[in-house]
Amino acid sequence: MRKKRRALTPAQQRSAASGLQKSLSSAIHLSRSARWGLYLANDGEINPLPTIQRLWRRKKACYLPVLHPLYHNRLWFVRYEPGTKLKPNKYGIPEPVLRGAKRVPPWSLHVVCFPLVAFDKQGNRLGMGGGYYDRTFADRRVIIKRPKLIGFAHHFQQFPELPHEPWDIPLSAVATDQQLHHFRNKKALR
Ligand SMILES: Nc1nc2c(c(=O)[nH]1)N(C=O)[C@@H](CNc1ccc(C(=O)N[C@@H](CCC(=O)O)C(=O)O)cc1)CN2
Ligand SMILES: Nc1ncnc2c1ncn2[C@@H]1O[C@H](COP(=O)(O)OP(=O)(O)OP(=O)(O)O)[C@@H](O)[C@H]1O
Repeated sequence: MRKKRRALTPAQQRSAASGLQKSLSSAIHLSRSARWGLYLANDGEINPLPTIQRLWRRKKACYLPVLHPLYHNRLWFVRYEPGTKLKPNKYGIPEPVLRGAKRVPPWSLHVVCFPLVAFDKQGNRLGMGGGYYDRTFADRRVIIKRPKLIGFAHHFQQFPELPHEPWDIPLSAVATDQQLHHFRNKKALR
């Protein structure tokens, strides 16, 4: 899956990113959400940047994951605005510099868009293997607040059935360049 998505041309990536926006716009309730967690594309991931720019135009607050400097394999979410200073993390993914940044806990976000390597019809997600999202969103406070967790993916990243582990955080939806998949997963937060 990673090889396949890295092989996409810039033109294919642009068209996928605009398809992603269309899929998201079919979810009317999302337009009411004020605080969004997103990511910056890496390794051929579908690019959320056009979506981020659209959210900015609608005066929504966007946040990016930052590797936690102290807690093992956990994420912080930091405000991302036009002009926010970025610095590559240890994987080479740009993230906002922490100094003077507006940092929020994951449970304060209304919608969180998860990067993923593959997903299936049950809303199971295969990630990059660091357990960052699983650890960060396993917090009891996230479960109480129930942010909407949406995977972002290329259509071809759907897989019939994925193995899953007890700690995997199920998604309530996956938005692709072609459609928005909703999951009726009892374990999904919402
Ligand atoms: N765009 C984006 N940001 C993200 C994630 C993500 O999946 N995508 N993450 C989601 O968790 C976190 C970072 N996790 C990552 C885990 C592994 C690799 C990675 O490239 N691993 C290499 C080995 C790198 C090494 O150890 O030196 C590999 O598998 O080839 C990248 C990000 C936070 N930010
Ligand atoms: N809530 C948790 N508490 C402690 N360890 C965890 C938790 N969630 C995941 N892990 C550990 O993290 C490791 C990686 O998990 P997994 O392979 O599911 O990551 P992933 O979902 O692919 O990664 P990412 O979320 O970073 O994209 C596993 O070995 C697992 O033991």
